[in-house]
Amino acid sequence: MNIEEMQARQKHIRNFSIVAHIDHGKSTISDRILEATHTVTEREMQDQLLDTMDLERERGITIKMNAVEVHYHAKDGENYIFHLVDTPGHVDFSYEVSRSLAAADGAILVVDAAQGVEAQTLANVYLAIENDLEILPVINKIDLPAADPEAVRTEIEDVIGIDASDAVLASAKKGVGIPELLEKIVTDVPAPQGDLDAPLQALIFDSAYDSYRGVILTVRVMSGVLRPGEKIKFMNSGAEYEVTEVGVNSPMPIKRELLMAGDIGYVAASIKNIRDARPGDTLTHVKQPAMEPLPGYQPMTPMVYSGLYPTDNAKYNDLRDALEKLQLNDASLEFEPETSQALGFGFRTGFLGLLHMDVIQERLEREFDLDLITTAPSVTYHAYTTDGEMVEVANPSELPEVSEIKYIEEPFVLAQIMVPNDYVGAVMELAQSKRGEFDTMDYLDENRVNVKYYMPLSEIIFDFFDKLKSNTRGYASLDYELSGYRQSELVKIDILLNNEKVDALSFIVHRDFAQERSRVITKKLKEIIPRRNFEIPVQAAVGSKIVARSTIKAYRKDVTSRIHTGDPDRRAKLLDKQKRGKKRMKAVGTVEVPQEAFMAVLKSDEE
Ligand SMILES: Nc1nc2c(ncn2[C@@H]2O[C@H](COP(=O)(O)OP(=O)(O)OP(=O)(O)O)[C@@H](O)[C@H]2O)c(=O)[nH]1
Repeated sequence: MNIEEMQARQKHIRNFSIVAHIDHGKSTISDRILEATHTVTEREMQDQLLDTMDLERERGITIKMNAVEVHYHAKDGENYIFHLVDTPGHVDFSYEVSRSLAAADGAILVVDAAQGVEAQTLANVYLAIENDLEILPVINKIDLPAADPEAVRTEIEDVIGIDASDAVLASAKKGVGIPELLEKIVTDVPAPQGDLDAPLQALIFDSAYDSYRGVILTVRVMSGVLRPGEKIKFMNSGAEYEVTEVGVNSPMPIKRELLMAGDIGYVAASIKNIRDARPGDTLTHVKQPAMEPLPGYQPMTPMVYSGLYPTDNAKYNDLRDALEKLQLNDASLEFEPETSQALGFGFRTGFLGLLHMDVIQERLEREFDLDLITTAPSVTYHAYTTDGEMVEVANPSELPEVSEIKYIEEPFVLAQIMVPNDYVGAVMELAQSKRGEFDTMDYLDENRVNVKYYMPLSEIIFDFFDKLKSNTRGYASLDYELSGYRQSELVKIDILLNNEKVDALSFIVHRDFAQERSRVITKKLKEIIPRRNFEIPVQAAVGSKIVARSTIKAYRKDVTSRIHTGDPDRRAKLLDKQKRGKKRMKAVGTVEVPQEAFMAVLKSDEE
């Protein structure tokens, strides 16, 4: 391709992302775009094609963003190249959203015609506006009986403050509005700028480890041209490699002769060292390098931490390797080694939320074949000691002795809850019971309000979201951002099994809730921990004072003898069940503690 051809091609590129509240239909719209542009044949088409992880398909959610090249023959007779970046909608994955937005020039904003603007609609569209993206509103699911596109149009204008007079009315399910949307992408999303003659600057916005080809980078080229065979340099890490292959995903990888300014594609360079290739870094040429790297990304602060331990201690190094590989694919993941008396060697790992934690744990187990014990999630507390120091405590068992603590601070968030009028009372009652402090309440329209509360992050993690959903019959949506640290009356609860303190079960809680949660957890542990042939006391203690207690009774009968009799099928099943159960157990002293026990802290009484 010569320079004129490249310039002409650049004018025909459209890079856009799709943002929405969870379940408003982003992935379905992406699928329809792939279909309408014949990027995939009907035979290849499966629902939610871009959700490539098994986990995403099973749960019906998008976890990772995906960048795909699509070719579109427009009404003006020209052929256009679309780079579509699908993004997740859940609050835990907003980091992925902001990374993909930095690579795009426009954003399709999908709003459900029956539900209207929800908490993450706002959060995500503001990220797009901050990135100076052209916003194309799409009102989706107009086929639903409860759809009210006109009301939603007004809401988009009033609440978000963007023009929605020519919003596309769509039903991704039925394919309605898709041709119109494709034309609008051509006319409304600006073609990428970016000097083809300038030194190479390519923003790495995602990467993944491939055991044959090494690290595969997903990049947005901002300036210059990149070809196989060229020597490249990572501007922040300083590492140098030779490019072996460039290409695009469409959605299967297709090799290309080059990637040029404006392109979104992949780069392979036999990169074996994972640490060399972090998302947010800038690629340039070794010869004629760019003057400086692109701004990259703000580092993400994890919201919660938990301990990850292999059930088999010999798998410690495997777990570290797996975490390093996952980190490539998920820059928001943080970990460092820690040890527990009860669990041995493992890692304190930082997550953006509980869903994120769940997903990482499941990916480690499936993709890397590991069996793990995960300890209960905890926020990071700030303990101010009597000798004037501040200790960051992400692992409750590491809280300094009470006598050494002057005071403790915990993270608070500003929570935004959108809810129909009828449930405002229920929301306020709930927020207050979780130590929330009222901030503001604004009307979204005559039927819905946006209530804001300052809340302790630990309460949000505990059960706030579940309670919010059940107390509002699923109508409330929630978004939150860290607002800072506040002093609170907090205490550490230790759990003793058979009179032995189990460090991995300690948790920190507000003094007012200490008694109740101690009672609940001792009761839950009694149900979860398997009986032995001796009695096991389960105690909760604040310092040396026992505040709650239950007892796991001893069993008499030898249940395993049943396995040796009966029909072989049943016996095999029983053995298998036992084996699977065993995997996720950890012997703590004389007591076998199953994985579930470590999460018992998260349970409230009714469950
Ligand atoms: N009735 C109707 N249902 C739709 C339409 N578009 C999507 N859906 C359904 O809405 C649900 C959510 O759609 P998705 O495309 O997975 O939503 P998403 O926004 O990508 O969700 P996440 O990936 O989890 O953020 C699915 O059950 C879809 O089948 C539509 O136009 N009409």
